[in-house]
Amino acid sequence: MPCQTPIIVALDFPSREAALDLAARLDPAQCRVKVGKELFTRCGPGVVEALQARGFEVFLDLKFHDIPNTTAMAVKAAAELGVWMVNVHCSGGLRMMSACRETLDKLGGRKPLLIGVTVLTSMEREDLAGIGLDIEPQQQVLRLAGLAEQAGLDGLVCSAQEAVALKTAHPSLQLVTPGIRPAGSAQDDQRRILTPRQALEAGSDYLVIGRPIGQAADPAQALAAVVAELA
Ligand SMILES: O=C(O)c1cc(=O)[nH]c(=O)n1[C@@H]1O[C@H](COP(=O)(O)O)[C@@H](O)[C@H]1O
Repeated sequence: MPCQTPIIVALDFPSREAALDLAARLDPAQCRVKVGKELFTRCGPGVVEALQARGFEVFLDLKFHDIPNTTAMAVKAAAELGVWMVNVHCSGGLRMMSACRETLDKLGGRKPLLIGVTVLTSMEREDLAGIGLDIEPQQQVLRLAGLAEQAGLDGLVCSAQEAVALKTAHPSLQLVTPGIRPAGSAQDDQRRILTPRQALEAGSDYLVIGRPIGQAADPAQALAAVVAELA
């Protein structure tokens, strides 16, 4: 049965054992899981297949950012791995995103959702200034969202702080929002954060949550608390 909840738990771990150990405490009916750069670089596609075999839909978060052909072929490889969602950096530009869209559209069968990363949730205005962008994060997110919609992407990774503006300007794009922090939990390296309930109310379609669940003393209880907060 397809998973109905908006929660995506980030499996940011250094080993297959640690990732599968957390997955064993989670219910695939209550969350999807995300495999990111650390776990994938250490364990490869096998850990994605193992999670899928346990009933989880997997967001492969490798944030591809390269020339159009290279990125499109990477997205194709992700689709052939059977993942539910894959992402690329919008700042790779319109031609890069369009190449990914066209490549996925040529594939048969179920295709992953193609999602564009806008401005990382760890960045704030002064970080953008440091890379030469004298602009508020939300302005840059909206600019990249326009390109992503033009390229036919299914959605965006952004902060839930931008969800209201994005849902107004680009209602067709699904919003995947990391930087989720239940009240009282550590901010860590995130900057543009909201609580699970605030994010959902702002219009987020999916909430990506890592350390507040993965590093909790009782991850199942931490997930249950988020589920209860959203009910
Ligand atoms: O693409 C992502 O998933 C992502 C984009 C972004 O802007 N910010 C962000 O935190 N992420 C990922 O979302 C997860 C957030 O983890 P926590 O900060 O531990 O909840 C990490 O796996 C990040 O790699």
